[in-house]
Amino acid sequence: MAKSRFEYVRQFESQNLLLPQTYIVVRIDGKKFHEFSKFYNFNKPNDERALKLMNACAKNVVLTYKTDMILAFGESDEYSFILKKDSQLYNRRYDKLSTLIVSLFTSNYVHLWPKFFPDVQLSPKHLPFFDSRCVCYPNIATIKDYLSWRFVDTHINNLYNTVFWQLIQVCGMTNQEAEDKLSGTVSSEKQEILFTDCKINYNNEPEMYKKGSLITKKGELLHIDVIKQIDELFKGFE
Ligand SMILES: Nc1nc2c(ncn2[C@@H]2O[C@H](COP(=O)(O)OP(=O)(O)OP(=O)(O)O)[C@@H](O)[C@H]2O)c(=O)[nH]1
Ligand SMILES: [Mg+2]
Repeated sequence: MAKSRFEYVRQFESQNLLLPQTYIVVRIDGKKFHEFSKFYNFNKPNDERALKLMNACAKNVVLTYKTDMILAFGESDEYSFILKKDSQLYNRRYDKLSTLIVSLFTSNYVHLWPKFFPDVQLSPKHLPFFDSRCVCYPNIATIKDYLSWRFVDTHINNLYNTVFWQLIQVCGMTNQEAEDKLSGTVSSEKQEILFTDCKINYNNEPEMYKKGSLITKKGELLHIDVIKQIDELFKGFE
């Protein structure tokens, strides 16, 4: 095919390649989900429907790229997809990996919405959208620490949010009063407040809320103690 005289503009396109032999994490995160969750009246602090919808979307992404995936982990409005260090998916192009994974996730979110929210229609003025980034981790120790970081973050956020909203919803405190009560407390003190003031044992809270959601490369959904099983999870992927 003859080339036009405009063809040279291709030279301005740059290709950003991710470092070879590094574990790639593609992390997607809901844009303005503070507002989004408010608009669609998500239950506080956890909406089971919304979390299950996130898991269903992530499962479809994992299964689409299963030969390159190690696992995926999600909480709240975010999901991390962890790719093998020798993955050659899209020749390790940053833009392809980031945009294709996030757009596949988003189209699934819209497509599967009615299954999880059968009585709530998506409004064109409040559509879900997600950002995405790729990060390379140079060795097995750092990728294990990455997953551990997201897992611990899930625990810290969930414990805080669970006590915070119980103090408001059950004990009738204002947001400020609940914030003041929790200020400076450590994890065990928060659990004690939840037990004494709200008569709730944190251990009995749903596993999905406490531990986040992990999807294996086979598409199996688990709510497990990631730290305890970290070596097992990466076995064979060193
Ligand atoms: N009520 C409720 N809110 C949720 C749930 N999951 C996520 N959210 C909301 O989503 C927010 C996610 O945090 P961020 O990603 O830091 O906030 P964001 O508003 O999405 O901001 P950007 O990501 O910077 O656009 C939480 O702070 C909650 O407000 C849920 O199950 N229930
Ligand atoms: Mg967000």
